[in-house]
Amino acid sequence: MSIHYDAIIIGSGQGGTPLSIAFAKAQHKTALIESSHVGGCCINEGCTPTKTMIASGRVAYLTRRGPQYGIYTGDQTDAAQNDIKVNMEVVRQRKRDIVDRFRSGSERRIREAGVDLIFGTASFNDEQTVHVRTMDGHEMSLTTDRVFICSGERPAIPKIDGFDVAAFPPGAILDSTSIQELGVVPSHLVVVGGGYIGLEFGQLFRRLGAPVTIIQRGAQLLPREDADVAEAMLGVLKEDGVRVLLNASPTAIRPAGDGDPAIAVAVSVGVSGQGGQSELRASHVLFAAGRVPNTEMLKLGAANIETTARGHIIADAQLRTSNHRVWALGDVKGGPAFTHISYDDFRLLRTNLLEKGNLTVGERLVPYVVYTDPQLGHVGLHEHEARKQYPGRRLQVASMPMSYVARALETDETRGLMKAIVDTESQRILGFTCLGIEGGEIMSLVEMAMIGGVQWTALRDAIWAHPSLAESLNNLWGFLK
Ligand SMILES: Cc1cc2nc3c(=O)[nH]c(=O)nc-3n(C[C@H](O)[C@H](O)[C@H](O)COP(=O)(O)OP(=O)(O)OC[C@H]3O[C@@H](n4cnc5c(N)ncnc54)[C@H](O)[C@@H]3O)c2cc1C
Ligand SMILES: NC(=O)c1ccc[n+]([C@@H]2O[C@H](COP(=O)([O-])OP(=O)(O)OC[C@H]3O[C@@H](n4cnc5c(N)ncnc54)[C@H](O)[C@@H]3O)[C@@H](O)[C@H]2O)c1
Repeated sequence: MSIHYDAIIIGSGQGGTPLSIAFAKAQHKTALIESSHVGGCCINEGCTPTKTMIASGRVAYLTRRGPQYGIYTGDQTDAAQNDIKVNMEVVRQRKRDIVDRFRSGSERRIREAGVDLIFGTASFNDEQTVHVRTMDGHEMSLTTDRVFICSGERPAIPKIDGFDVAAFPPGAILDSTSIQELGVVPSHLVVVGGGYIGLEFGQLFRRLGAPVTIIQRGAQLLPREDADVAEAMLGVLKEDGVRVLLNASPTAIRPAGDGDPAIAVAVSVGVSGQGGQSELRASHVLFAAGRVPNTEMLKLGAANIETTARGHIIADAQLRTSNHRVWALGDVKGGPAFTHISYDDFRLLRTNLLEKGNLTVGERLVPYVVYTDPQLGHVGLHEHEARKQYPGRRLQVASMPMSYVARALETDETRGLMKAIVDTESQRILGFTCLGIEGGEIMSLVEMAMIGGVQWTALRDAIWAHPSLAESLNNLWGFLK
């Protein structure tokens, strides 16, 4: 016998959870199906745990730099950096506690709203029937008027000839989830991929004491950034002691085979344009080379839901799929993969379907923050994008080193730069980047100006409290070219 629901949501991520609550509160009979744990990637394996661990890395960094501020952990006559010890079990436990708290809070709110929370894996039987294999092995068949797919993505395993994870000691080959469960500091961590995940973990484990090498296929780190920003980020990581190989990819990853558990993996690296291979020997390898959508388990064909070649669900500007009863939100539909985008997708669906609105994803302003230290905050267009998008318009760029910011000097955190792209005629800000201390918060100030259509001259002329980081928005415009 099948149960009928007004709405079924697949995946309790950052879009799926609030959507299920909104439907239940609007008196729709609603089921939320989750195959793993409530909260999705962000709470369990993404934003929450990583930013919690990164906070430990920052404490390690500042403690080591203590003598520069006159603060010593031991003998003051020793000019060497403060000696620190890292207990990964404590770092990990702090992360686990915060994740547990966030997850249980989320689960409580789902149940209190009257959502039927079903732990199991969902797939389609036909256009209107969802099959669930529950965690305890039961089969359920649910019919429904509407389905919302928010099943997210998972780490991709790069294609490397002959690579077989089973050949390695358990825990030597890591992804962004398993690396968070390490109980020891790696004796050499090799990171494959110089994107968000590679940079955040690479710098974190360097700060926790591991030698780290990042292998990045492209000519720069963070391929979507302007080259000058990526170059500045490279400088930051190098200064922190992270080794970065650009234009490089692993050509073979195999067991090191010399019986030393501290060196379990041998990584052959090829650099494009250069013949030959070099070999890295590592205790651990982290794959941070992108993510793939969780769609193959869903049997989307049975419901006539179309996907891209990479498996992302194709959705229109109102998030509707090729099946008019089915919508897709969050990472699973491709495009910017951030928690705040998944949440904005929820907002759009709530407005359109429960409040008779007519929103589209249209021209949304996408901010993001890479939580390296200093942070890289960005909103709107990059310079290279703005020049491509507006070939006929006069654009100006202001780029100012963080060493011009009084507060950054006072706190001795002057690494990085801020950069704005403006339209000369309208004086509107088209894009802003801050690689700098609290770069995400500074970026958010500029985002607010962009939302309000505030011209750059208003930021230049505003009275900002001294000596705040915001005050730098007075001076930046002196660098406009
Ligand atoms: C290491 C890391 C750090 C990150 N840091 C940040 C950050 O700082 N800021 C930021 O904005 N973003 C960050 N992200 C990205 C962010 O986590 C994702 O963009 C966000 O979680 C996507 O949310 P979602 O709602 O699309 O899906 P998810 O949160 O991925 O949730 C999908 C859910 O669906 C479930 N599911 C999958 N298939 C099925 C099925 N067949 N049946 C039932 N359930 C299913 C999964 O178990 C999962 O719980 C990070 C990601 C990673 C990996
Ligand atoms: N702070 C944040 O907001 C945050 C943090 C982490 C992750 N995320 C989200 O998760 C997504 C996935 O992160 P990610 O870092 O895995 O992906 P990514 O796409 O950002 O970066 C992957 C990098 O790996 C490189 N690469 C791919 N294959 C390679 C290979 N074989 N050898 C060497 N390099 C290779 C690519 O050139 C790219 O630079 C991000 O795009 C982002 O949307 C966000």
